[in-house]
Amino acid sequence: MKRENYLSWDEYFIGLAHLSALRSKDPNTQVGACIVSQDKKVVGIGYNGLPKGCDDDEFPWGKVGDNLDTKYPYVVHAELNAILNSGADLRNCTLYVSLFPCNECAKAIIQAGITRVVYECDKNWTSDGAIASRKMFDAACVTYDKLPKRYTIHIDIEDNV
Ligand SMILES: Nc1ccn([C@H]2C[C@H](O)[C@@H](COP(=O)(O)O)O2)c(=O)n1
Ligand SMILES: [Zn+2]
Repeated sequence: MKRENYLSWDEYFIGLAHLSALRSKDPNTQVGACIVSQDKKVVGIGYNGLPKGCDDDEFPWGKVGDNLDTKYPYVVHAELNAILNSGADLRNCTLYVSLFPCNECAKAIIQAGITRVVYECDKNWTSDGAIASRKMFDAACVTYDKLPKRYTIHIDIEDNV
């Protein structure tokens, strides 16, 4: 008889997004994203980080002060990195992301042809950015589904062999 408590596709791909987030150097918020084709193949993955060539130890990671002395003008968001890291045709793909996309990422998601967004955290839900994202997703027929945050994925390699 087959195992019953295996991961669902949604748990599996949001799990990959979380694993990717662990690569982020952002001391406050680590975000991961994973793009999946209609036939359940991973075609892009990313996390929030600095662009290539921008030294993690030289650029700021703070949140306050003069804008140019904070991380905000420099960090590439997880969703955009997942799109840019993919060489595939992203039309009709699903994007799994640990945090609901901002309006800038929403534009890139729509333009890439992604038609479904699955997210876990919506702590920014009432921000102007998230409101704009929803407005654009609705207009562009991109669906967005919140996953219940009830899965703690604990991977103990020795237990799995
Ligand atoms: N959907 C999102 C939202 C935010 N990010 C990144 C951008 C920053 O590195 C960090 C947010 O920083 P905070 O203001 O919470 O300290 O998360 C992203 O990649 N995707
Ligand atoms: Zn964004």
